[in-house]
Amino acid sequence: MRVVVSGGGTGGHIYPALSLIKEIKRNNKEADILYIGTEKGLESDLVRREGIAFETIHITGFKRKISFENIKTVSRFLTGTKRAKQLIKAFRPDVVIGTGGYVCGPVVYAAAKLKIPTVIHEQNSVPGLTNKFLSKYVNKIAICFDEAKDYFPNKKVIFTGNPRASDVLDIDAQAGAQSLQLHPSKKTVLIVGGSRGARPINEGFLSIIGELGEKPYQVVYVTGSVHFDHVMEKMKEHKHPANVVIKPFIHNMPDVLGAIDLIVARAGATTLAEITSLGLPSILIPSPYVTNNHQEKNAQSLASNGAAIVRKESEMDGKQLLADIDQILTSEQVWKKMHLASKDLGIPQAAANLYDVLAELTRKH
Ligand SMILES: CC(=O)N[C@H]1[C@@H](OP(=O)(O)OP(=O)(O)OC[C@H]2O[C@@H](n3ccc(=O)[nH]c3=O)[C@H](O)[C@@H]2O)O[C@H](CO)[C@@H](O)[C@@H]1O
Repeated sequence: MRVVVSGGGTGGHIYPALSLIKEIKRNNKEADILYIGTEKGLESDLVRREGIAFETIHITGFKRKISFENIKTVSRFLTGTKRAKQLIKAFRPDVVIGTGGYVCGPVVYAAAKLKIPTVIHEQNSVPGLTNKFLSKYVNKIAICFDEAKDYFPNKKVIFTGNPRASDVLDIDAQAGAQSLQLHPSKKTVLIVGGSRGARPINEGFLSIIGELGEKPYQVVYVTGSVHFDHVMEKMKEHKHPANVVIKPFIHNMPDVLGAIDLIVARAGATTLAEITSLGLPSILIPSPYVTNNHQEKNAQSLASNGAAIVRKESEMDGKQLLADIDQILTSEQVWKKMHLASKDLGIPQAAANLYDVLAELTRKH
């Protein structure tokens, strides 16, 4: 089985691709994989770390407003498609899958034009521009929220879930706790602003650092790599509490998720797939800066089931956040109810579902 995988920009598109690659290798040790991304996206670090063959093309996204930049983007799309065609012809894949982000545009489009079977994986309830464009050309569209099917040609759609939901079940919670030097008998809350961090959440965190230091639980705080130096500079104005660990990025997230009791996060779809698979309760602060406010919709699907508390970024208040964390971590009853509601939404077999879609297209090919 020879597969080209493409997905880029942020962790929410890249980690599902990496989990799928693990599932392909699990079923098919001889499988050959080529990942096509961009040099600038997070994928150039995350994919190379895994030792997966990695090639790049140069592409930028469309601006929603009319802009001169869009002319450049069209020209990059054309050169990107040409380069993708060369890479695909040389690799001769049985199937090509895109997991979102601009880079998938030229890669999946080029594969479809070369008559190679193609799949896109849409993590969100509301699809992004690239997947909407590609939906006309691909053979199959794998989705994770029922609502997403309304945006795509019906007969191509198949519900699989997000493969990262399966991957996070294969974890070593003890290793996760040790990597952060967590106290084994204390409860832990992880606060993370998505794969690239979030400045407003960092500010909220700095405003409550003093109070966090007095809590009986421990806190793992992830700033996002680009914001780390700024947060650490600001931390010089505060006493660093012994129960608070601050990190720029967590590379062993599945193990860490296994070691915590509660997560405060953005509502990126891949994060939600992970936490529901594990049955973690959550406090979600959806990013208001995403296409069609889709994180708000992602978050509401958990909140309406009782699995999460949702707080708007515009109304974010450190005191409220502390009260929410306290309420969940200090009441076994509240925690258990949210845990069961969260678990109920998880799709642990998602990786196998998506692998089956690729395997069937490969067989037909
Ligand atoms: C601003 C933006 O466009 N966000 C989108 C992006 O978010 P983003 O990339 O933040 O995506 P998600 O929250 O869905 O996923 C983040 C991924 O990174 C991992 N992680 C995060 C932090 C860390 O320190 N270590 C780590 O491993 C998480 O465990 C998860 O696997 O893709 C998601 C999936 O399409 C979308 O729903 C989001 O709306």
